[in-house]
Amino acid sequence: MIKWLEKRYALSQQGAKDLVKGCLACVLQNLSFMFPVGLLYRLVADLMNGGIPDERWSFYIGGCAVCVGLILLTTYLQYNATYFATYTESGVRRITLAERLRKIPLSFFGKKDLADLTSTIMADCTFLEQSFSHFIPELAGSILSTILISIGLLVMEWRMAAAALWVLPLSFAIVGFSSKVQERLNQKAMDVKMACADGIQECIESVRDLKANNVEQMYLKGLEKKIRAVEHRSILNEFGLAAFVVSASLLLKLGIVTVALTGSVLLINGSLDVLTFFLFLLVVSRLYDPLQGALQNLAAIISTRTNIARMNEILDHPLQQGDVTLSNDGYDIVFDRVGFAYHAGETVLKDVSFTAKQGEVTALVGPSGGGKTTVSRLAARFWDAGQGTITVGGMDISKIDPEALLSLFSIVFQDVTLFDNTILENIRIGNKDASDEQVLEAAKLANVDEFVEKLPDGWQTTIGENGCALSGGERQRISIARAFLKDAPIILLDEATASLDVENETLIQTALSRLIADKTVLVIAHRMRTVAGADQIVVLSEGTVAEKGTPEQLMKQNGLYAHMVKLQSESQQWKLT
Ligand SMILES: Nc1ncnc2c1ncn2[C@@H]1O[C@H](COP(=O)(O)OP(=O)(O)OP(=O)(O)O)[C@@H](O)[C@H]1O
Repeated sequence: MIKWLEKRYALSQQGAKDLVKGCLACVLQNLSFMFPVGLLYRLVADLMNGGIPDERWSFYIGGCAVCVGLILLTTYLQYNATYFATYTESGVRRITLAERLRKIPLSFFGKKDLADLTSTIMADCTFLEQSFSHFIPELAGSILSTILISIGLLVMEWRMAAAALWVLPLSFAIVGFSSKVQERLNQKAMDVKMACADGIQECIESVRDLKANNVEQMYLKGLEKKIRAVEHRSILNEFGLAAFVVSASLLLKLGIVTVALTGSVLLINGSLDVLTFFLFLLVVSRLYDPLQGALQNLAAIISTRTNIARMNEILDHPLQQGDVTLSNDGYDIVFDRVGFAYHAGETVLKDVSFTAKQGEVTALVGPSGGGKTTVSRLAARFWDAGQGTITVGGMDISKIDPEALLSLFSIVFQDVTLFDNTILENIRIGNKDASDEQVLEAAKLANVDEFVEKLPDGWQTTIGENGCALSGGERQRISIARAFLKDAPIILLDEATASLDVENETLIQTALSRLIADKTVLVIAHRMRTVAGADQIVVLSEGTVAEKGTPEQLMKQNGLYAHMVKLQSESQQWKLT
């Protein structure tokens, strides 16, 4: 049961147990509300028999006090068991999802965008909070207490009970049968919501380009269409849901009519006393109210399926796993007949073989789209190769835990990611245990001090979301400082100096040559002069190794590399006329 709940509602084990407790607490609470009805029944019986006898007063006063006490106690238990547990579980669920995302292969993020994932962690979790704090315990509570009350009614007077209860299975069946329609409506509503969230995010991210190209109005029109689609779908969804819930509620109300009619007939026949008739009317009025809420709750629970399916997509996605103990001997990176595709059927790398030796700089060059970045991503196991093997110091990286493997890599990406924090802390990402002195030393090596000294708060300057307060070259220098701080044995440089001016580039190239001594260096570069000093050049074209060798050997071959060098030296002579 607990296991089923865990899977069905994307819960932790503790969350599933708390849900059962919450449901039981709701049953107790609903039952406690029936005690005053019993008391009232006795009171009416006494009044019909000529008044309340003196000795009964204490019974009624005591009974009232017990009823209030029971209601307070069960309400407290219900609150504690549902709300407290729900919000604790919600926190656990969000952390579990975030942890899972950390370990999921990057290929997953190609299918899911940021808005979608953020919505799963925030909005879907919030919707489930509501389900677990209200819908499920209330539904379970009202169903169980209704079953108990129904048994009592059947024992007391089965004909009246049948007149009261026949509507229950039919009402619930109507809402239950709506599940397929609801799922379809919810999925469509979710799709348009995601498209709208994507549109808004894209608009905010690209506002600069929209302005520059004067297409704001055109873009906003498209966005408005998406917002209208959400509005339209939400109304349709509510309407679809209401149609089933309102029909079921109306049917439920028919029960009062059948109780009144059956009771009247039985009363006239003389086969029912007035008191029992009165009791049934009292119970029925009490019985249907929570059930009407229960019908709405059932519909809401059915609609959580879409949110839970989105969460389970993350929770069930296979992880990149492997040995956490590294068994490498040295740090040579060997690609042996590696093949790879981001999407099935679209080959990006084919039969790629080369060795990047420790203590040497291996440069990946070639036309745009040739596969350079892909090769560097595979070397760090951001993705897993489809064919062939990649080894680091002799160990097959597909069998190594990605986090353990990445401890061997310092990476400087083309597009730097910075956090809305101080410059000092942004550099410390390279090694969270580094002292301030070590961070400053790495920063100086990457020439970060040159611009930090001009900032009002120096090293403590907060750089805004993704470093929006810094220039491209400054951002890249912070990224290089991180690599200096991490000081890992393998270095991946993806266009590391592309955003730097000539003066800074020269300074950083000198610093980089200090950093890379004795390390395995894989460098991606478009500017041929930055790789002229490399020990080995691998030319990638259309996903295959077109040439490899030292720069001198490749120049002699007079192939693709020599052609690229020639083109670039010619382009340096170009000027605008
Ligand atoms: N995340 C991705 N999903 C799908 N296809 C991708 C992805 N990243 C790259 N590709 C495709 O893989 C091919 C190789 O891209 P890659 O970025 O490795 O080339 P590159 O040589 O580094 O290019 P550039 O020099 O322009 O940076 C290209 O056709 C590209 O469109």
